[in-house]
Amino acid sequence: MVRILVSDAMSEEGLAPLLADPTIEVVQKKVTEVEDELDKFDALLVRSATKVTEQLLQNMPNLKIVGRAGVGVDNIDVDAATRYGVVVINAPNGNTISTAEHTFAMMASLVRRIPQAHISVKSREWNRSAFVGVELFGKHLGIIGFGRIGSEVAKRARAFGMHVHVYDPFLTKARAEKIGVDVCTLDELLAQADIITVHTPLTKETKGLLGPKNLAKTKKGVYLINCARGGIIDEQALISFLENGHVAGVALDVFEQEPPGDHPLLSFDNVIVTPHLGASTIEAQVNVATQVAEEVLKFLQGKPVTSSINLPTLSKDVYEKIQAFYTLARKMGIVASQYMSEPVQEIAITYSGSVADLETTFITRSLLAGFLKPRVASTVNEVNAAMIAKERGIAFSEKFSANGNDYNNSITLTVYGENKTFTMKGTHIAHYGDRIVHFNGFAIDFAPEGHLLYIQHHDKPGMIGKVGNILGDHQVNIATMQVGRQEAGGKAIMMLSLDKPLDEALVEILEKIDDIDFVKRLEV
Ligand SMILES: NC(=O)c1ccc[n+]([C@@H]2O[C@H](COP(=O)([O-])OP(=O)(O)OC[C@H]3O[C@@H](n4cnc5c(N)ncnc54)[C@H](O)[C@@H]3O)[C@@H](O)[C@H]2O)c1
Ligand SMILES: O=C(O)CC[C@@H](O)C(=O)O
Repeated sequence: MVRILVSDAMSEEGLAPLLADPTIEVVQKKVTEVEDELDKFDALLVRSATKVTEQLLQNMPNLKIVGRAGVGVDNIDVDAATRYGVVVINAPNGNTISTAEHTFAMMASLVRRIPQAHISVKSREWNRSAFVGVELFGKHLGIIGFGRIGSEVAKRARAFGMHVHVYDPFLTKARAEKIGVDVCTLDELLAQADIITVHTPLTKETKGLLGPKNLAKTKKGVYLINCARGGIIDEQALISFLENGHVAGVALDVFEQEPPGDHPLLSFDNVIVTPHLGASTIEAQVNVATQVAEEVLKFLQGKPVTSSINLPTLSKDVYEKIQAFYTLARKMGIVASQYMSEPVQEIAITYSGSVADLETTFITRSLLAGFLKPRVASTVNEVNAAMIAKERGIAFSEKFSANGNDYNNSITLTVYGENKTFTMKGTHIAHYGDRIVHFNGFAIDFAPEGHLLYIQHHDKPGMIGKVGNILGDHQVNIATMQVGRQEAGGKAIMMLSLDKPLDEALVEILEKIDDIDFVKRLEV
């Protein structure tokens, strides 16, 4: 039974795919309420309240995946999760529209002073002249951070007849042209905008982005909005610029510390606030919970996830194209690792033919995870495989070749050990499956699965019979057998697939047969 801990409030409708699965137990409790059982959970779902610290990860040794029902993962120690081999996924676009709409609601409220007017009327006042605002029409809106939310805000601003200026150092020219926005430098944006809204993540670069220096470059009477993350606008600097009257008004949905307590910013009449409500709509909460629930389910079913923070991101289309090679690569890694049972320094992978055109990062990680799995005690998967390889001094490289060398596609793996080098080539054939077509210098054709037995020997009459007799005498059934040789009378190989794993004692008996060089069990 798989156990999932849902430690923050989440939409039941969104969690439905998990709740309906009889093989999954969903526990909806705070981490602090299940402290004695933390080691029993395979997955953890959170919003922003639960802090996924290294300590928590240590206390959850069976954890495989953390799902964040939202965008920002600043409450999750992603580096620590990566080290522990825990996949971190988020719901990147489920709350985009809600947050863009909330930003717009804040903008309209800010310039028309709606919250202040509301409080006044509720206090039984009727003071129309105190609440004269400004129009959004014709104003210059500066958007810092032009990702999902920033671009939705831009669409709404244009519908309101605003001029939109965008600053985002990672925005490609092609995307900007497609959306038709005025892309400018930060200084240009600061100088032109009547209203500035920030939509970046909180990073080393964006922390305090609107601090004393940059606020001084804004127009006098500028309005500021932060519905992204507290700290992008420096709160201390903001207080100074409100006190000196440079900033006309501020709308904040987020704070450096949440809740902000008795924060001095709350005393300003022209600061309007909400308690981190950007994503708080019924639709957004269903969307984000559904997205993480579906992703977690996929992950638990052994399928790659598409919205991971610490894995290469895959779209459904890309996943469908690479799926076959992902599996083939995993099996090749497992086989190679067992065959090369010695320290290795380098793993070189060449993708040839049609596979060379695909997104291979994920395929390479799958191969590395397969290779490392028999060698490391800790969890190893696509998340941490590259890091573990590096830690163990195993270099890896990818090469690409348009020519499939007799195959529509092929993956060639070369493992450089301390004393020897091993090469194998695999291909995936539609409706037929995975095949290994070259193994250790021999042309051969076998399926890399099940209980395999590799025998290297001299090409002499009667070898197959001798092996078959011994296995038969020990009640070991041979399911398939492939043979290969370099030249008549030279070195030769057999690759047998057996119905059950072979005992070490039987391997030793086989190795005693004259003209057998060595025998290797390969379990895939
Ligand atoms: N208030 C809420 O409830 C709420 C809800 C959802 C998202 N958010 C927050 O909103 C923010 C934006 O979310 P999104 O989904 O649009 O993210 P996104 O990743 O789609 O967009 C972020 C954009 O910021 C840009 N960026 C990064 N560093 C930058 C820098 N130094 N200067 C300028 N631009 C920079 C990136 O290139 C990207 O285009 C995030 O901080 C997210 O956590 C808040
Ligand atoms: O969980 C929430 O409501 C906030 C989500 C929001 O901050 C996000 O980054 O997606």
